[in-house]
Amino acid sequence: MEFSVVHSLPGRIRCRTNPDRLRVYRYQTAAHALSEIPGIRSAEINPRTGSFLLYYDDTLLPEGAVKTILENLPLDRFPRNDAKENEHSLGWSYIGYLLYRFLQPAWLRPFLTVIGAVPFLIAGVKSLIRGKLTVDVLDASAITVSLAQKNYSSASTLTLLLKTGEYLERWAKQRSRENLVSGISLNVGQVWVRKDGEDIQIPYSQLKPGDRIVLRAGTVIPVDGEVHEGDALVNESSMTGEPLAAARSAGDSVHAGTVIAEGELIVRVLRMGEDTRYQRIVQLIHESEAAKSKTEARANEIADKVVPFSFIAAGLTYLLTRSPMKAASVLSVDYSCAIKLSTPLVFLAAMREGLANGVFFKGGAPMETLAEVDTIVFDKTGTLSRAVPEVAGVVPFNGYSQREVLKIAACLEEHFPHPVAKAVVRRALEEKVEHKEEHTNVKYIVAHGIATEYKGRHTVIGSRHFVYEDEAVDISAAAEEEEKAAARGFSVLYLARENVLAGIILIHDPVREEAAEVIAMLRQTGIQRIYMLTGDNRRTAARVSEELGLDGFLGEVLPNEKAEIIRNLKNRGCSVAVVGDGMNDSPAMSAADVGIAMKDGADLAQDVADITLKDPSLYPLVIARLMAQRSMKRIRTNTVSAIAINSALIIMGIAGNGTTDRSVWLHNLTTLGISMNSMRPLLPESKGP
Ligand SMILES: Nc1ncnc2c1ncn2[C@@H]1O[C@H](COP(=O)(O)OP(=O)(O)OP(=O)(O)O)[C@@H](O)[C@H]1O
Ligand SMILES: [Zn+2]
Repeated sequence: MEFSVVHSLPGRIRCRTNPDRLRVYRYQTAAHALSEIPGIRSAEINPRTGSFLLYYDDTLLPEGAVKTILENLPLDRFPRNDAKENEHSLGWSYIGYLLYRFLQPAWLRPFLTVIGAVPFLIAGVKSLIRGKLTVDVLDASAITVSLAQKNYSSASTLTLLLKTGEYLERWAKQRSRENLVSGISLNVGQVWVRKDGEDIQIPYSQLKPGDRIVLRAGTVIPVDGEVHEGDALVNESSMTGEPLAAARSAGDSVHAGTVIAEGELIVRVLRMGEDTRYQRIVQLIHESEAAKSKTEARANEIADKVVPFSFIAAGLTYLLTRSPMKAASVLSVDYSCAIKLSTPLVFLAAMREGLANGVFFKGGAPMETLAEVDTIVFDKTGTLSRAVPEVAGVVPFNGYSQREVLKIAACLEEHFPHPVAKAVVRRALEEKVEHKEEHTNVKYIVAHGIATEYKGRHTVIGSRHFVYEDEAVDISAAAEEEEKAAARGFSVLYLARENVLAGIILIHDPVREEAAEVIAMLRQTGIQRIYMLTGDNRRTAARVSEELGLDGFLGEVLPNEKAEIIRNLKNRGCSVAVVGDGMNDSPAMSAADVGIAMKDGADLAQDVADITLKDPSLYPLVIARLMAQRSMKRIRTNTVSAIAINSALIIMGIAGNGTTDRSVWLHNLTTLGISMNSMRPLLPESKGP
């Protein structure tokens, strides 16, 4: 394999090869194979960028040796998919085992047993070399004791079952992964294309390589391409895992699935559709698996911590009974493997079940956190209120007509994913108000509104704060209408040109009909405090809060203030979930213990969130909470049963009722049972809470 070294430190090397997207699975098997080499601790491969990250033990392997290994890596020869191979080799193992037991000439047995045991012995030794007393050491010791006793049947049963365990784990993960893939899809509807200096909207499916698409703050870049014009900060965390925004300008390349955090770009399309989507999905899954949860890490830790006690128990057994076989039977019972195997299975199964019920957990960690949360902070517009606000009226001022106001407003709003923006555009469409692109340089000011040059005149639309306080427009003419709007519970948008008020747009944004019920259900699951933070005005906020019986609210809050308030809550000891939909909620979501994004929310919000809801209602939120709590409960039950059953097996071994063989079988059946239990559905059959 050809590659160049990007960065190297003692024990760590990052290098890059020519990425070849057709070989994603090959890369994965290659990574697996690399990590099996003694001295290499871990190997991670990002097929999208073709980068390899290896951690190795530099006392065992000098950097030169690692490079030689990489140079000689026959990437082409790696199978595309390791699951199938795995299946075959397991089948052969069982056939071999039966042959072995009944047919073979006796002198072959020791020979074959030793060959079968070698990988496990190597794993044990590898771990000892690293100075760690892990489960691998335990397995290797149990096999060694049996071999030393010339008890080949025991030793071969042990290796067979260890192989079965490994296979089972891979099979389960593979299946969950496949199920996840089928559940995830990126939905890119329409895109803006610049043609001959004019912006037109076309369906994503009609996009061609070479087209120039216009992308504004808060949207996902839907293609792989090159920046043609503009400057922006691009959040590439979905690709690199690093939450820093990178500056991109003319000539730079950008990747599908990354998000524009600030600025505006015109991007020349290189690749699109399946070519990039596939990558994105693989990446997502990779991410969610890599994001090991605290619980999973803890399970592994506990597992390894128990190992020395197994050795002590085996030693004592030997001292008391003088029977090496009984000692070996103690060694062959490994507390940890049921816990270790079942914890990721619980999470993967729950992720899959979540998808089917409108909840996408990005890994096990968010589930764990959501189970413990005691405070929920909601956003208002698009979250507690209906996803589709409506324009309830348009009132023109200073000589403008209703249609003119609506036309200008729709023209500005059609570029942005904010719920009120969608409402304005929809109303213009209903009233058949035609609007062409007649402005340049549209700027979205998050939590304020939009500013632009419309037919060469400075034009703004947005909140009272933005138009009256920041832009100093005289809005006194609208005072009476404002009063009426407040009485009827409408929010108001202000449109002004060259500092003259052109009109106001009344937005009717009722609370979702299920909101009150969902809040009551959340309280039943143990949520103690429910708050609302909104960028909308205080009056509207107060009404919503009262209607839903919330524990507190704040209106006219800016995005970074939202984040600040969340941090304060956390400092006061609350464990906080933030539920939101907008770009303005993203900072708060990242500040929270767990961030939850609504369907149809801004791309940035969906990207930042740990959990996304795939249903246009609030019910999945309750489902998410219940699933999280039930998953954690199941993990606790698994741990307790694994400890109880395996302890019983050890006592049986010592008391002399068990052979190594039998305790090995029983132990593995326990593991199997617990794993199966882990994959059972968490929710009752019927859909919905
Ligand atoms: N695209 C837009 N067009 C016009 N006005 C906007 C736009 N985006 C935001 N605003 C104005 O800025 C205010 C604050 O916006 P922000 O997105 O922070 O909050 P919100 O959506 O009203 O409420 P919430 O914080 O509950 O989602 C809005 O109430 C609106 O008046
Ligand atoms: Zn919002």
